[in-house]
Amino acid sequence: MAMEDPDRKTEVVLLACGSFNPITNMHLRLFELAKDYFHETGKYKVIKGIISPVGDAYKKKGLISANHRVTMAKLATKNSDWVEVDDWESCQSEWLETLKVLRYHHQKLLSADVTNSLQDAVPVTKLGRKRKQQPNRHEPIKKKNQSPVVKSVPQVKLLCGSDMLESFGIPNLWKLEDITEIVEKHGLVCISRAGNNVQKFIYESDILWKHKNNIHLVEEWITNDISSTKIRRALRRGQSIRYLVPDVVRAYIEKNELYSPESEDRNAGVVLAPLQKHASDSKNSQALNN
Ligand SMILES: Nc1ncnc2c1ncn2[C@@H]1O[C@H](COP(=O)(O)OP(=O)(O)OP(=O)(O)O)[C@@H](O)[C@H]1O
Ligand SMILES: NC(=O)c1ccc[n+]([C@@H]2O[C@H](COP(=O)(O)O)[C@@H](O)[C@H]2O)c1
Ligand SMILES: [Zn+2]
Repeated sequence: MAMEDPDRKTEVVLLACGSFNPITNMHLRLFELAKDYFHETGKYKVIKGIISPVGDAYKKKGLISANHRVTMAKLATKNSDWVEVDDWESCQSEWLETLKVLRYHHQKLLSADVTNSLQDAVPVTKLGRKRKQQPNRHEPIKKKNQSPVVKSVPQVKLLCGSDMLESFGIPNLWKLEDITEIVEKHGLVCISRAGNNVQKFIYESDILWKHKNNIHLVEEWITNDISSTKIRRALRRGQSIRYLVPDVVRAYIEKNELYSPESEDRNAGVVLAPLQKHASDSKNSQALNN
């Protein structure tokens, strides 16, 4: 049904997972770049962006509390009408595989969809407002007699930078079956630099190559080398981070004195949660490039 209607675009929700320690202008740009890309294909409609900061149990060096990271991300997206922050992942007591976060958000959309179709079953009068939201939709009469329009649930695609995609190749960091399910069932949008080797990386992996139609590479032409690491470094050195992160985020960091040599030492010497979790699993040594 949905597929036969050329006017009907596949709805996409973009999910970005990461430390966001702290969130930067570049993180926000990722969403804009991906949205432009999808809309330019003419086949997709991006309906929402979700930022999901990782929980404290991830144990990355220098990771400050999720509470602060989530607050900063919320401040940074206050003015966005389509990107929001979800703290479900960061509220979990244990670290969660990214696939589980994708599944959670997909599931959440599914249940919202069930609620919507239940609402669709109520008398027409109550649908008045809803119908008006879709002007110029010349629906042929016959459609009304068909069984209720099954609106396909949006796809949840993982939005990441090329460093994250290439981290798929780090031994014991990702389970092969997780990578497979991510690219097979959800899809990936990767923001990459010109001259980057992401294409070669995909070429060299059988599993990524097989699902390359579900891996969208978006070239970032207006390059921007901001990273959280560099922001923290500048802060430790008392240098300005103005215009690199949203002003509200900068103010929050200053007010709470979030980043210091001490905060950078958090989790020093601790093994990253995914490595701890997967290292014992010998299957994972047959990593991506087989
Ligand atoms: N400059 C960038 N270009 C493309 N992707 C980026 C860039 N900066 C961050 N990302 C992506 O944003 C997501 C979240 O990343 P993360 O929270 O690690 O930020 P980061 O700036 O890379 O931080 P850190 O320096 O601490 O690793 C990841 O998918 C990462 O690849
Ligand atoms: N196996 C996995 O699912 C896996 C492994 C490593 C990192 N991750 C995720 O990737 C992101 C990486 O963030 P950083 O680049 O800040 O370390 C985090 O959200 C983390 O949870 C997932
Ligand atoms: Zn990173």
